[in-house]
This record gives sequence, structure tokens and C-alpha cells, in this order.
Amino acid sequence: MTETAPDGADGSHPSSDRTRSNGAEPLLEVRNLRKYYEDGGGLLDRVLGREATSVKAVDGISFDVREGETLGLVGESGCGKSTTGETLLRLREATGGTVAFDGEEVFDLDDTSMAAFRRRAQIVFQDPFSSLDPRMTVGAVVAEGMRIHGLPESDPTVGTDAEITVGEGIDRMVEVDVADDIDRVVDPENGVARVPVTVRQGEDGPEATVGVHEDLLGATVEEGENELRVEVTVTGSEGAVRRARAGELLERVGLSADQIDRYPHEFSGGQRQRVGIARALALDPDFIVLDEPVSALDVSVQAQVLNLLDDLQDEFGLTYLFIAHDLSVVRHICDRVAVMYLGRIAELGPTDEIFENPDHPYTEALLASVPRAEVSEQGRRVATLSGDVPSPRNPPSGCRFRTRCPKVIPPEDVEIEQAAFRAVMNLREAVEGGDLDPEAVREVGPADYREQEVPGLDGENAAVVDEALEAAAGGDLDGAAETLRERFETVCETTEPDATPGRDDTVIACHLHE
Ligand SMILES: Nc1ncnc2c1ncn2[C@@H]1O[C@H](COP(=O)(O)OP(=O)(O)OP(=O)(O)O)[C@@H](O)[C@H]1O
Repeated sequence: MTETAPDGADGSHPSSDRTRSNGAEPLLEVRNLRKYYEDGGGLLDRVLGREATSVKAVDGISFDVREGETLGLVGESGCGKSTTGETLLRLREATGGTVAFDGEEVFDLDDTSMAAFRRRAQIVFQDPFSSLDPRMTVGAVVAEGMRIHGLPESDPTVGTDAEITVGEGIDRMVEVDVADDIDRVVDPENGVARVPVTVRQGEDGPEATVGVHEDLLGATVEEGENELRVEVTVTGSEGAVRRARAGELLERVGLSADQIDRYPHEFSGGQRQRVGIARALALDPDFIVLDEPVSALDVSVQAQVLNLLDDLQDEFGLTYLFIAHDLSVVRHICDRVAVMYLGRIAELGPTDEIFENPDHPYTEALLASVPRAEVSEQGRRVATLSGDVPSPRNPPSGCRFRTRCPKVIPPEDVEIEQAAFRAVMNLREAVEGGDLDPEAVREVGPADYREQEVPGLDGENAAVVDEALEAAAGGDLDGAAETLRERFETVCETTEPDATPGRDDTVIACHLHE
């Protein structure tokens, strides 16, 4: 199957000159949002009969999404990006915090306001294979939301009008009435939905025909003494109006209205994602959460879908929250980027700032894992991201990134190389977690063990580690942990860094930048 793509078929990325959100008001204000999953604990908890601990998927994050901008939300798998998107849309119940949308508290909305919010705030999911019901035609998929919400509805602020052409012997004045709900069928231009109508003399008297959407609109003529009265109304059923709109939306996202009766399995991945986008657009939203919208697509198709999203944003004045783990995607579509780690936001700022001049060691490390296309960036010295992401059931104290951070801060009075301090931190983790094997220390002796496992120490630092390893070799892991803690405890573990203003509209949560 081939990909239909009117936009960016050359594979180019959308423009990265993204300034549309400068100075814009926030459309979405997220404050201290939390979402914990209480799922009865992990297997280990159950085996050991331990009390269940919740998964702190999102653990107190705050950010704004400004009107008309694209805010990127990036981070490694499992850091809470999808949970954030779904919780702020109220698809999941938040554990705490607030979300204001256009000034209204989303978590306090009554049923009527909630229905309006559901229309205005949409989501496009990552997986176009599982997010479309295989038993529904794509036309039904796109129209479903409209059916639920009674759309398309008439907008009282939109005027309706007819452009009349009169011919073939009609010499009387023509008066036209246009029903107010014509805008459900005809897209308004400059606030007016216009219908071209032709009035001519037929065999049985005057007749009027509409020039657009003939299957949905109708015109009737009534003869008066000196005038003809023409009335234009919507004659199509609700279902037919929705179907026509679904067809238009399919066309707008680069598919064909002729494909309206096909099933999802008849489309390629990229085409299915276009259907998902048409479904989101059907309710005429202001805000869309794009949850990894191109991650499941071939690289060649990704740029086309990104270009489409970019065009739609301009055309419909949309605001996006763009969730991605792939930083190279984010760079070209986002105005600002929030970097998330283990349920928290590490750094947030304008995309160029985040990419050119990251402040948070996690952002630096994440960027280091992005393949560099530009030669000028290839030589950049960056720290690498090593080790596993800790469990969100039991995140590290203080700064959550400290267990992997290549810039963890030693105590003021301890002189130590960064690599050696990292090794000490790792040793402490092992001792505190009960993962250090006393036998292994006994076998080689504490000093040799230190040389091997915690190289680069001398003087007092070496002596303290030896003392701790001595205790560990004797089986006293608690004593070893205490000895190490007394000398090497860092602010990164005792104190959680506040999110503080950095340079150029950035916010950063790292003790190095306080
Ligand atoms: N329904 C659930 N019950 C329990 N834990 C969950 C549930 N959904 C997600 N989690 C956990 O919450 C954490 C955050 O998951 P989430 O899917 O939000 O992260 P993510 O950053 O979007 O990752 P990915 O890119 O892999 O989707 C993970 O540890 C995940 O295992």
C-alpha cells in the first residue's frame, strides 16, 4: 500500500522557525499534577508479603501550554509522559494537583462543561493499529465523535447567505431565505456560509438548484405575485451531514473521501494515523495531545505526518502537547520542550535553548543519545546515559536522577574526582540495597576491592571507603552504609531540587543551577 501525502512529500521537516507562541497566554495550566497507580504492588511485594507501594508515574509536575504553541514532553520510556497526557485530559483520574483549561478547572467541571472540554481537547494515540476499531469503517471512526457530541452543530455567530444566479426568462424579483444551520454543511468564509443558488424557468414553473452539496442542501421555490420566494435548507439527514464532513476531513488529512467505507486494515500505518488525526479534528478542537504520533511509523512516513500536523496547527489554530521519546522529532515540531524524568520535570525551555545549551545533566545525557546529523555537533562532548531507570514505585530521594547523574555534587569539604565520586555513589547504592556480597570483599580484601571497584580514591576518601568495606566484609552492611553516608552524603540525595528559573525562559530542577 502506498502512502498518500500531499504535504512534505520530499521528506522535509516542518520549519523549525517556530515563534508563533511568543507571548501567548496559557491555554492549559498544569500545577503539581500527580498520578499514582495503586495496582496491588509488584510481584516481589506480593511474594514477600510487603505492603503494596503505588507506582508514582507522575509525581508533581507543573507547566503551561501556551495558546497556539507545540510543547514537547520528552523522556525515556516509563517516565510518565503518556500518563501525564491522559491524566490532564481526564481520561485517567488524577491523584492530585490541578489542570486549568482556558481558565476553567478541568477536575471540577460538571457534566455539561465536561462535554465541552471533551470536544475541545482531543488525543491522537501512538499506535494507529490498536487505536482504531477494526470493525468500523474509517468514515464511522471519524464520524463517531460527531455523533456522540451532536456535531456538526450550527454556530449562531456564523451568517448564512446565498449568491443567486437568475436565468431563462425569470424577470421577477427573487427573495432568498437561507436556513441558519447551513454552516453545518458549508464551511464559512469570513464568518459567512454562502450557498450558490441558480433560479431558472423549468417546464412546470420556476425551479431553484443549489450549487454545492446538492445531496445535503435543497432549495424550494414559491411563486408570489411579483416575486419568487426561494428557501435553502439542509435536507440531508444528520448521518449524511456527518458522513460528508467525515469525507472532507479524510481529504484534509491527505486521504480520499472515496476511502470512507474502507476498514482500518485496508490502510498503511501512516494512513491509519491520518485517520486518527481526522478523528481528533472532527470535533473542531482547540488542543490536541499527540502521544508519540509518529513513533510507530516508518522514518520515511514520519516527516509527512509531522508536516501534516504542522499545517493543521496553522489552519485550525491548534495547540499541541507533543509527547515523544525521540528528541530528533521534537526539535522540528516543538516551540518549547519539557524534559521528564521519573515522574518529574527536569528542565523546560524553548526548543533551541534545550538543544543548544541544555542545563540539566539528564537533558545533556538524553541529547547524547540522539544521532547527530550536523557535523558541527558531532564533536560535542556529552555525558552518556548509563544504568537503569529506577523504579517509580520507590524513586530515589532528593534528585531522582542522582543515581545515574554524571555530575552528582560531592559534599563541599570532600575533594574528589567526578568519576570516583560516581563510583562511591554506586558502592553506597549496593551497600544500602543489600546488593554487596561480603564474601566478594573478603576474598580480595577491602583495599584491593576498593582499587578494583572504586578506583581513583586517595587520602581520607580511600580510608573511609576501606573502613566501610571492612565492616561490610564482616557482614555489617548497616555499619558500612553509615560510614559511607557520613562522609559522602550529597545534597543531591538529601534535598529535592526546586524547579528554578534558568536562562532565557527556561526552568531547571538541579542543584548545580541554584
Ligand atoms: N495502568 C497502569 N498500572 C500500573 N502502572 C502503570 C499503568 N500505566 C502505566 N504504568 C506505569 O507508570 C509509569 C509511567 O508510564 P507511562 O506509560 O506514563 O510512561 P511513558 O513515559 O509514556 O512511557 P512509554 O513511552 O513507554 O509509554 C511506568 O512505570 C508504567 O509501568
